[in-house]
Amino acid sequence: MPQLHVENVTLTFGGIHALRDVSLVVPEGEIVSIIGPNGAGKTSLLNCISGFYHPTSGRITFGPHDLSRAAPNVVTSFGIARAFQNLELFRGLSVVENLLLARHTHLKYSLWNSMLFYGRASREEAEGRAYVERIIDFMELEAHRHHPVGTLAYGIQKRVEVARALTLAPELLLLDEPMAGMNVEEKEDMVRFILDIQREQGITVVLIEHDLGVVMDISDRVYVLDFGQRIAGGTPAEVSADPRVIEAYTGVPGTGVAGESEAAQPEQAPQVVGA
Ligand SMILES: Nc1ncnc2c1ncn2[C@@H]1O[C@H](COP(=O)(O)OP(=O)(O)OP(=O)(O)O)[C@@H](O)[C@H]1O
Repeated sequence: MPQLHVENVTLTFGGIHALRDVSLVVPEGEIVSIIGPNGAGKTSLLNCISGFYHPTSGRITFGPHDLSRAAPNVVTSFGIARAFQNLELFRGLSVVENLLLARHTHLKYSLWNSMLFYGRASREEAEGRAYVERIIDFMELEAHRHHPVGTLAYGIQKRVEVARALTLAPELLLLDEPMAGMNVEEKEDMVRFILDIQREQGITVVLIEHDLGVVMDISDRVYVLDFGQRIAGGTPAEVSADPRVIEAYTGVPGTGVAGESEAAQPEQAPQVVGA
């Protein structure tokens, strides 16, 4: 059953069309990847889903909720969390402090309520701490819990960023290039975490990722954007065989024969899937 519906979404900035009439569905429990060359509109689409941008036209719904005009905090309250491409962490605070802070902003009680209903506030805080501990355990961050985030290796910081999003207990997790800048070992770890998030936690995942080998390995469904338009969508096998996708990545019209053109980038072309 589709959980997230993006219907005919267009987003313009002055004369620039970041998105043109894009439609896609994200079924509950799937890993759905959005790929495309640089500037294709991937992050713009994620920004529309998470409420940072509002579509110029079109509609985005998540279950019964209309996200088209919702603010980011409202989108979060519907059960959608996002891990950012550029880390949104407090570098001077420890891992635990970052996660508690993120969780705290999610708690329902206000300062006024917490003064009026002290018992409820402290119970919610205790539950929040227990929840954060489970996330630390799940994301294998125990060894780093008291270290300031800024002192951790980049791959661990990216893991903390995903953990930060998980503290919001989402039904849908948006991951914007979670493996960018990682070495092979760090990527393998992140792939394992993403699969566990889907399979063990039952969380739907929307993934933007440039590593097409990873995308094709772990996605249930892949959508391809190019110049703001959706040019393909389907299973990894369908998408990687689609001539329009190969052309978008290689510049070689329709044939899928990467490497015949100066413009071709064989290492980025979908036909290297699984390599
Ligand atoms: N706030 C903005 N103001 C003006 N133009 C923007 C803005 N955000 C995005 N764009 C433009 O929209 C287009 C799509 O950009 P976007 O960042 O969504 O692409 P992308 O597929 O995520 O690229 P990359 O893979 O390089 O991150 C680009 O032409 C970009 O310059």
